Amino acid sequence: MESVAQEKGTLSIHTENIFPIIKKFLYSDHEIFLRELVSNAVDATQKLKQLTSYGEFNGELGELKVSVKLDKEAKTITVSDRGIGMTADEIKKYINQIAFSGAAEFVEQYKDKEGGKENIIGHFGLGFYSAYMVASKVEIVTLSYKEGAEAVRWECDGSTEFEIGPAERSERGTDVILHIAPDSEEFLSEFRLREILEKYGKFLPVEIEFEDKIINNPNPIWTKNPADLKDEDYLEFYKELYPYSEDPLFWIHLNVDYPFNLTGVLYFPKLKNDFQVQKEKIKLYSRQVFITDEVKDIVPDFLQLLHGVIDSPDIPLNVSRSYLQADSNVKKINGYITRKVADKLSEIFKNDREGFEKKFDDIGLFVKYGIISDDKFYEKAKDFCLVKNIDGKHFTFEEYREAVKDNQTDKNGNQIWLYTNDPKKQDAFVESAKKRSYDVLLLDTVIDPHFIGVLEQKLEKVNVKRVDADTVDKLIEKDITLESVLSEEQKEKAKVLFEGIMESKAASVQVEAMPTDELPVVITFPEFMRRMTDMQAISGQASMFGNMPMMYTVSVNANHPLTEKILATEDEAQQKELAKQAYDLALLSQGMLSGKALTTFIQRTVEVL
Ligand SMILES: Nc1ncnc2c1ncn2[C@@H]1O[C@H](COP(=O)(O)OP(=O)(O)OP(=O)(O)O)[C@@H](O)[C@H]1O
Repeated sequence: MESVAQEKGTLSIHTENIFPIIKKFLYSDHEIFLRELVSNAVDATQKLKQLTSYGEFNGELGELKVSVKLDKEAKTITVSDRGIGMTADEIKKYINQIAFSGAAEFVEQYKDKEGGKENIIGHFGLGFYSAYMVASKVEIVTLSYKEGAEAVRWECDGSTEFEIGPAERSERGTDVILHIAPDSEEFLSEFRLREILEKYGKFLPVEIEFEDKIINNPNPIWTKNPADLKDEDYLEFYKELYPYSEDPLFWIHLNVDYPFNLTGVLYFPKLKNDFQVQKEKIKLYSRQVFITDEVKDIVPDFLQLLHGVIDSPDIPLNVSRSYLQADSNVKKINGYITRKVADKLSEIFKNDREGFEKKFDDIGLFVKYGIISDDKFYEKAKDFCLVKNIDGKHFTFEEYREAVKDNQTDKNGNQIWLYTNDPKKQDAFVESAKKRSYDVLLLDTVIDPHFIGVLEQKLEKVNVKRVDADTVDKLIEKDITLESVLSEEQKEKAKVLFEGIMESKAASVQVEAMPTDELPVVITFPEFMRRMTDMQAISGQASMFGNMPMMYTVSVNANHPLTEKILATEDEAQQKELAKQAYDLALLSQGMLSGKALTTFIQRTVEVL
């Protein structure tokens, strides 16, 4: 065998092979080419403005807008700017050398000067070549701002060969002319170009003209000082972002420059109960260039219910998702936004409790979602999150503890918080609770089942039960026990009788001493079992309880006169009929009687009457 010598070397790349890859696969979305070329034109313009401010350019600036022109006949798209332009040497350096960024070089050169870094978009030195995703040939005609510069024309048909030479041009700036390839003719449409420009360029910092109209707002509010803005400005901007939406409830102006750069405005929309459809409304920008509205990895899940804009040059854009999640800047951004949002809510709560309560129907969903999904948010939100009772009164957790402490502590020292998720359906149970002067909360939103779980976990010695989880005296067990009118023997007889008439296998029967003003038979859903079923319904997956019907308990009131009467009935058939009637009444009050069972019940009732 041949022996292998130890060696070091440099990988070689053949441009002929790598170029097609850059051209076709640099970006997954071909429409990006326009974003890249317009960004370059904006950069060239910003650089000129900066050179003016540094005193390095003293000429006439003129009108500095960028323009995009479509020529359907010639099958070209031209992006023009009146920026710094390029000399022949600069073209050779910045354009001919792929991945050599003039933007990065400019930033490096002026890094210590104000605006030197902030205003420049490019940094990889690849964007220009995205033109070849849609063009078979690209021409550059440019004149540098430098004194005595000569106009240059560069052209390349997408092979690794280019031509460069003198050009006719007297105006400072650059035209980039794309000759659109046959497979990309979809871009030779005003509609399509306008759509792409509006998507990516709506807030670019230099005016962009297309078909004689300026398509962008170069000074969006997030770039301004909050002190200079009025409520109307925020509302107007919201309309600009989401033309068909209702006004938002309030907003937060984000502004950090250390340890990362981030600006933006986040709005709290009116959420109602349908928060799924509200997601993916936050738009992510980098130096006013639109990047994406998929902010999953940058913004915590629950904050995605918010609307608005985040602009940060520090979010790495051209990297994979898994990298993004692990990125320390992204984590810090996450934490910062969460804190800001919590602080804003806390501030409104403190300064305007009444207004906060009014808004809570909308923001409650959001706050609860945050509490469920983020411990840090819970720590702040526990002081302003509200619960509302069925009479419409709001309480913080601490206030509610205080309010129910005396009457709703059970014999084990646990506080029992009662709630209904459907006051109409559970009316009989709500009424029973009210007779005991218990307070009943209204927890009827989609995420309340989760929220309840978190409450119990976080609040010491608090149990939360739905009003129909048990008969009223068992919901909150106190030391007092009611005497039973029936003897043990009679109770057993009643149990056997009721078990005999029930068709459902999902029920168990118990006979117990209840107040006489309770119904003769009461149907309840044990809290634990019901929660399992609820959770399963929410998650949409079948579990080990897969096909099991909802378990319930049938409690026969040992102290109700009707129970006594049923037991005393001699005729067995008649006794069964009576028991059925009492049982059906219980089913009816839980809304569980339907179809044939309901018809039979109605007929039987008519006969009895
Ligand atoms: N319209 C233009 N006017 C002046 N110079 C330009 C223009 N377009 C491109 N350039 C020069 O060519 C360089 C390379 O552009 P390219 O788009 O490939 O990369 P970039 O903008 O530096 O970085 P990125 O890949 O992040 O866009 C730029 O940095 C700039 O110096």
